[in-house]
Amino acid sequence: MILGAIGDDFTGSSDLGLMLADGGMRTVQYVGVPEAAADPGVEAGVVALKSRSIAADEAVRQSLAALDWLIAAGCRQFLFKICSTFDSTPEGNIGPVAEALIARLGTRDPVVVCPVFPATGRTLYLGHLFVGDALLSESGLENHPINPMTDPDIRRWLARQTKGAVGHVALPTVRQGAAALRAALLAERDGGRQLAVVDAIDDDDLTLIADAAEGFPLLVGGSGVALGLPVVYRRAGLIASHAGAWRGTNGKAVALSGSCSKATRGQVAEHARHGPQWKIDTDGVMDGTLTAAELVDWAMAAEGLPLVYSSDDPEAVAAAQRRHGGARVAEALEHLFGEVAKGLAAKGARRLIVAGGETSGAVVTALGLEALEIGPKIDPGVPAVRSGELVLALKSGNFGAPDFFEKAMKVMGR
Ligand SMILES: Nc1ncnc2c1ncn2[C@@H]1O[C@H](COP(=O)(O)OP(=O)(O)O)[C@@H](O)[C@H]1O
Ligand SMILES: O=C(O)[C@@H](O)C(=O)COP(=O)(O)O
Repeated sequence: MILGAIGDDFTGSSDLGLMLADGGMRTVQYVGVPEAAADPGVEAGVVALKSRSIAADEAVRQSLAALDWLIAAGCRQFLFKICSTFDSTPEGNIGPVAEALIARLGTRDPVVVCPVFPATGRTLYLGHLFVGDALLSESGLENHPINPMTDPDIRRWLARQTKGAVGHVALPTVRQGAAALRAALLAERDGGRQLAVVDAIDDDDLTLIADAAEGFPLLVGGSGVALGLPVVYRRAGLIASHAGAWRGTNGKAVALSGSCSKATRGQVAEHARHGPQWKIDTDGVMDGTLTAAELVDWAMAAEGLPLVYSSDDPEAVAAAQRRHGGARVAEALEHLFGEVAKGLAAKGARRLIVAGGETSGAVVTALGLEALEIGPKIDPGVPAVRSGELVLALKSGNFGAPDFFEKAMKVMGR
């Protein structure tokens, strides 16, 4: 294994997996830290954790366990995959995990921090993160239920989470080329700022960043920062060419959505125009009158691409949270989606399209999947993935075009 990545959530990890597989690396996404040793044919391993919103010390513990496994697999470079909207709180977990990884690697080399992902509109200029044409703090992310992103200055936000000072390399230096950028990163490190936020606007900037960081053991970023890594490895003769070994399936397809993000709600509305849908009644879930078995039977009997969803607008979500408690309703719905996925797989469904990071984590865990082979792109940041006979799509709430569900079913087919 050449590159070892630690992803702080499941959908984000498949986003990264897609970037690396697209770059020609044989990539596997592991569900948590595997017990067995890695398959020697894997060139990029992404250990997917659900560590974004847990206590910082637990996120550090899990991330170090993942790092140790990746070191044992022979990786020479490591990437801590965070969200392109830098989802975190003043307590962490990006800063504490990054500093713990630096300490365990014993590295004094600079560490690039770059959440940029131009294909989905995330750019960074003069240390400030944008989503489309809005500052992060005016993009809707300021209302995130778990980690409201109220400060678009990533240097300042990260510095609240770290013990050490945070550096910065601005776009004009990036655009001078890889050598100038590398020199600037080393200067930041010499000034006591080992973690350095790096500006980037487009894919060429990201390619330069990967080039400038050649040989530096650790990077921190969104999937975009991985764009240029396969290029660097191929130039060094480290990766082989792979004939497309991917196999899709035309088996029964079902979509499950627990994501309440704006993009997902648009996709649910679009699907309603031609596909069968079952909107989950949260009160029915909480009082036990709606069961997973009922949903499984309905979906297995439905024609086309059935969608089972709990996605709702912010007012309805807030009302359900007031009635039942936010954590309780989220847990009950995640459990339900996990049970539905298990029931569907047991009854022969072969394509599962899942919307929502937490929801995807619940489904993949309930199915007991250990490793996901990364397949073709459905939309930017979302690949089809395979585990045994099952083909899945794990969609981040904010990703995907309006026709995502139908498109996913086609891409997952043969
Ligand atoms: N109707 C609803 N009311 C309250 N909470 C909900 C509802 N539907 C889904 N949820 C919960 O909201 C969370 C959505 O998070 P997630 O699956 O990560 O989606 P996203 O990627 O869009 O953030 C999950 O914990 C889910 O169980
Ligand atoms: O970098 C990104 O934006 C994604 O890869 C990601 O991590 C999204 O997280 P969720 O929206 O919580 O699925």
